[in-house]
Amino acid sequence: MPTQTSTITPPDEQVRAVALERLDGLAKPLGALGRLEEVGAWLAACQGVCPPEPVERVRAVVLAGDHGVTRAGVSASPSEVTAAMVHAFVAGVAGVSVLARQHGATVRVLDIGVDADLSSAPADVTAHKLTRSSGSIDVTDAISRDLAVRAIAVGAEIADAEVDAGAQLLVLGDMGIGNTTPSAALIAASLGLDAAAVIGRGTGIDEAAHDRKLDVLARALARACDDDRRIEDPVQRLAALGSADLAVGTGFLVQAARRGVPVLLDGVIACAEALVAAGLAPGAEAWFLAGHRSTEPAQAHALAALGLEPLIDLGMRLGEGSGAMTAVPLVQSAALLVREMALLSDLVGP
Ligand SMILES: O=C(O)c1ccc[n+]([C@@H]2O[C@H](COP(=O)([O-])O)[C@@H](O)[C@H]2O)c1
Ligand SMILES: Cc1cc2nc[nH]c2cc1C
Repeated sequence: MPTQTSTITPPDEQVRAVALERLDGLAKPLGALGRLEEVGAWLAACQGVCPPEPVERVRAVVLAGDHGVTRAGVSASPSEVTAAMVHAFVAGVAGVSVLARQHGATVRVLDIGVDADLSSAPADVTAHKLTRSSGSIDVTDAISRDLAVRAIAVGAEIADAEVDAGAQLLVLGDMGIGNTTPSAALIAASLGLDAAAVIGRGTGIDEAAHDRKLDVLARALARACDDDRRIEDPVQRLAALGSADLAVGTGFLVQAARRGVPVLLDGVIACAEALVAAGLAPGAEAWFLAGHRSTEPAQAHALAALGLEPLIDLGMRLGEGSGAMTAVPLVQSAALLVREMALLSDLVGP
């Protein structure tokens, strides 16, 4: 039986209209701030107030996990890097940590499914650990349906904690060697695409690894999808082709939307989670903004289906929430412009 969907209250369309009208009246030619205008109006609609409050409390969560497919040689890096990078997040020396410091954001890394014992890390890091790695999706389901359900609930708890801590804008990041394979598979099975349409170079794989990854993806989709090349039930999709960390990310996004807190999406992993979240809770995508365009082709398919256009396109493919974090100042600018710019009528009269 398909999983029950939950209701999402959309951002306030009346406030969006008020914000767009205000933007038209600011001291500039009509539309001269380009997409910053759309973002400013979206923020006002999300906050339910025009002008929007300055976006000062930005909180990123990085979900870490390993992936069984890595054993099939689909990544340029070994699984051990996942655990090593968790320590880098804790030490504040990962890429996203640097960007977050620059922008005054917090970063919280959580071990959801890392294939290592990270109990030497601070207790908060492992408090939500659900498993060690996942099944290799070309031959078996990634996780059980029960674990997928539990992981979605854990993601909601994590989002609740961030919202309760005062987040005005959330960033969802990932860390997991091999995770572009299940992310691409989730996008394919959400949209009825084949392996060739969603495969990407991930960490920078060579031709041989690309061939292996294409084979793994094709066999995973053939194994788990229906005749329509889809898995209709979002929870089953996560269990068959995702992982615990991808399911946690999905639950996080659904709950952020339920709580009415906007989320800046990162690359292909967050966009796969967002697509599944929109399946679980239609309308959730109205609370999401695409931070950046990843080099992964699957992300473009997910973004198109979600109706999202990335703010920046810098050829980034780091993950961690780094692309979204790079776009944070643009979102902050959009709010300040709506708030602080003069009205043209105040300068030259009505
Ligand atoms: O965010 C993206 O679009 C993205 C694109 C390529 C690679 N990554 C990161 O690289 C890792 C996954 O790449 P791979 O090749 O091991 O599947 C994982 O840790 C991701 O955070 C992330
Ligand atoms: C070093 C390294 C850092 C990362 N951060 C996110 N994905 C990554 C993959 C690698 C290999």
